[in-house]
Order: sequence, then structure tokens, then C-alpha cells
Amino acid sequence: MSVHINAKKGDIADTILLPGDPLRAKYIAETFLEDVVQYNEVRNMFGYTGTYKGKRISVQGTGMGVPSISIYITELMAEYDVQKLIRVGTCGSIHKDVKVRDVILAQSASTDSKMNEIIFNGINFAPTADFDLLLKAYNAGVEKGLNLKVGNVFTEDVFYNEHAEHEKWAQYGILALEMESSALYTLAAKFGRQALSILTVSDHLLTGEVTTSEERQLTFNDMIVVALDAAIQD
Ligand SMILES: O=P(O)(O)O[C@H]1O[C@H](CO)[C@@H](O)[C@H]1O
Ligand SMILES: O=c1cc[nH]c(=O)[nH]1
Repeated sequence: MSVHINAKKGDIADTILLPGDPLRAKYIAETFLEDVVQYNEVRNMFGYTGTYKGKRISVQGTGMGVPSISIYITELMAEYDVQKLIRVGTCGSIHKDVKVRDVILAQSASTDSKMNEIIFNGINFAPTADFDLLLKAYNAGVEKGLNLKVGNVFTEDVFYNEHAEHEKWAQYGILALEMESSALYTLAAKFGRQALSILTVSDHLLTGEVTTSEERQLTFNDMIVVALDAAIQD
């Protein structure tokens, strides 16, 4: 048992999917996994273990933002020896070439989070996805005929931020905004583990377009299947 996860050692698989929303964790477990056991309900941050195509996989809600995901993934890596971590999240596009419902593989994650300044004492660390996982996810998406976008995303600390410079960030190639990937990549690097963020564009900050709940459900399924198929490849 760790401080925020009420599971025994061995209850959690060495590969895990990480949605921000604990109800997305429940949906993934109930829809895509077999022989599911719920291992965590502390703070309603649900965690489940089951099998996908015969391989053991877990799925754990992380909450919103860098502090919350940092707590969960640190405990997952330090206390439960999790090796492969794949975030399955939503994001807002700031780029004209990235449309609502597109699926992004976050190759890297820029950030305004203070976390890396604290860890690296002012040095600009570059939080980066694991190439092997990125390639596996990319190939899984291509096999499904998906037009995946691959690039730099921005992990923001402030969801409602009227000071954000979206135009400049897009000019420098940032595709979309979300709130956890830089922490995932930094902490996975610290522990020597593999990590990748896969994100579905739920809204567009340039056009004001948003998705309906039904559309989000269908698009999430693309992202989830790409994540699961990448996760089970040796
Ligand atoms: O849908 P999730 O995975 O929570 O991801 C995005 O949604 C939340 C904001 O609404 C933030 O956590 C952001 O990163
Ligand atoms: O963090 C997020 C998630 C979705 N849309 C946004 O604009 N930001």
C-alpha cells in the first residue's frame, strides 16, 4: 500500500494507462479489459487491473494537473514497480493543422510548471516521450488508418489563463495544451521507465469548436485502442 493507492504489491500490472478522469479509467476497464479487478478507490481515484488480448494491463486515474499526476506516478513507479506508463488524455488544440477529434502522440512536452525548475535548479530539462513506445503507438495508429499527429504539446498549470501566448507557441510548433505530460516524462526519466502521452483534441482554442459527449466517446476509443495495442507489444 502507498499513501494514495490502496493496492498490495503485485495487484498492479507493469504496464498502465493513465487518464486524468477516474471515470475514464472505469470506462476503459469495463469496456476494453477482461477479468477486471478494482485495486484502488482512495479519493475516488479509481484503479483497475485486467487483461487485454491476454496481457495484463492496469488503468489508473491521475486527477488534473502536475501535482496530482506526480503523486500517482511516483507511487506507481517507486512502490509498485510500474515500467510502462501511457497517458490517455484530452487536450485543446492551438494549431491550425490540428483539428478537434485528432489524436496526438506527444513527442515532447513544454511547460510553465514550476516542477522542473525546482528539480533542475533553473536548467531547462526537455521532457521527452520514450521513442520505442512512441513508435509502437504510431504504428498501431497507422494500422488502424488513423491520421495521428506527432509533436510538442504544452503542459500548463493554469487552465483558465488569459495571459497565455497561444499564437507564439503555435508558431514554435506546439500543437495543443494539456496539464500532465511534462511531469509524466520527467518522472519516468528519473525512474528509468518508459512513458508516452496520447491525447485526443476535445476542443479548439482558435475556432472555439468543442466536441459533444458522444463524439468524445468515439474519439476516445481510437486513442484508447492505440494505447492498448502499443502497451501490449513486446
Ligand atoms: O482529460 P484529462 O486526461 O483529464 O486531460 C485534460 O483535461 C483536464 C482539464 O479539463 C486536464 O487534466 C487536462 O490535461
Ligand atoms: O488542459 C486542457 C484540456 C483540454 N482543453 C484545454 O484547453 N486544456
